[in-house]
Amino acid sequence: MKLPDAFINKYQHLLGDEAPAFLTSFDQPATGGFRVNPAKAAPTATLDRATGKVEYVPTGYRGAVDGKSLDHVAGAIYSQEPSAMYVGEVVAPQPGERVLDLCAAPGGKTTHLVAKMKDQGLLVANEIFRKRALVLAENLERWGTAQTVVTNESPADLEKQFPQFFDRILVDAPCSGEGMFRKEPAGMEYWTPDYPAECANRQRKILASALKMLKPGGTLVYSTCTFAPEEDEQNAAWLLATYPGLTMVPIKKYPGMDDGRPEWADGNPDLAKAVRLFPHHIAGEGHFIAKFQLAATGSGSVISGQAKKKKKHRKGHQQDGVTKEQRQLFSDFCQWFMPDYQPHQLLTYGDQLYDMPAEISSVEGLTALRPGLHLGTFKKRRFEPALALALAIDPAVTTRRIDLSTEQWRSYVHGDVLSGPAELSNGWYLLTCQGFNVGFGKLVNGTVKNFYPKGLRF
Ligand SMILES: C[S@@+](CC[C@H](N)C(=O)[O-])C[C@H]1O[C@@H](n2cnc3c(N)ncnc32)[C@H](O)[C@@H]1O
Repeated sequence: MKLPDAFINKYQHLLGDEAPAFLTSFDQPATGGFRVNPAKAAPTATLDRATGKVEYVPTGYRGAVDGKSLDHVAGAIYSQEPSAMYVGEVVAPQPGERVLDLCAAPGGKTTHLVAKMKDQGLLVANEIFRKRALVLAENLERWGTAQTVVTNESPADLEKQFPQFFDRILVDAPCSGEGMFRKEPAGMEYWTPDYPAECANRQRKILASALKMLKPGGTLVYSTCTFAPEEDEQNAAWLLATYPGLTMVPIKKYPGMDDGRPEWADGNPDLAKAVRLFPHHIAGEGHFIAKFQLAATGSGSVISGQAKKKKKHRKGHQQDGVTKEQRQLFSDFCQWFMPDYQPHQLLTYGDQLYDMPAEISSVEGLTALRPGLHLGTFKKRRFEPALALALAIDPAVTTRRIDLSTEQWRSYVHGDVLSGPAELSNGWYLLTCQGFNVGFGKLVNGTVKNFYPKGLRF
């Protein structure tokens, strides 16, 4: 790989004797991997092709993912390179907590956090760029989550909504991406000797917003996929110097993981508590992770609710009440399909019905692309359940299931009408295949009408 000369000089100077091994690692192929979704059936076909286990991530494997496989389309796996997988383990969120993933798209870390939280509590997954936020929402829908809210805000806007609100915050920051050069060589085109310092400035602004949203006693994880000390140790040192209530939390180092390098910043020995993943030491791409804890007292009182809502309304994203007729239609659907379902808070965006997590009082004033679990759409006095619901529920919540063969599943994702069991009553059914929920179908006199979204068909 043809690396920029200034990049080579910089790391020769920083790494000394180690520089040749580091620079040669750029000529090795990028490492692939995937995580398994513990809430779904085992993705046997993908696991059979795995080339190894990622030692430090219980759900992590090495190997490639087929984006058109049932395992992927059903949300049983997420493609993620092995070093990036360590971030979710370091965040270590617990079920029931309030967690923020501030720079979340396309959702690799978010899906990991959902799994570690057992989808209990509240996870706000935010992305500043709308197009990327839409991809994030789609990836989360496939993974299956009821407790995640997807927002499309700048950190500066989000901080006004959630003062001292979260138990844990992840800032997986936009960075100079040096650690991804092998995977995405196009990233080298943006690189100049000044680029890391520019990124570091932007990261400090994001971190300052993140800290306003962290509860006293809460933890902040800061990660990058770059080797640049300006963005890594120097930003960690900046945090410690700027926020006296912050201390560094030691991160467990598995074989092949390196300590942070205090000498690349202000010499504060605590910086060694961070972790560096170098591709010449570990089978993965480049990453840096630092973990901080905010003092439990002395940073002002804990505000348990959300901030007062801003009077900001965005077209198409107002939170409306659910009408009596809509409640009845949804209740009829539940009675037929999942009689024990207890929504947390029902809300509509236009004709779309969502179940919003109980831990959030409102999404008013927020650009929420997904204010919770998408339950379905109201259409002329009918309720049509959403794919998101099928992908998020435990199949045991319903007896209205039709199991498809792999051939039938292929026809289903292609958009074809299927023939169904003649002995079943007409109505909505959860379609399953090899133990995975794959979507909804409406049985009408022995024919299964296909409700797989047109934009996802292949
Ligand atoms: C490293 S990526 C996040 C990857 C993601 N956490 C994952 O695991 O899939 C950083 C994200 O930050 C977003 N970003 C860019 N500029 C930003 C800014 N000024 N504030 C907040 N986020 C920003 C990017 O669009 C990008 O999605």
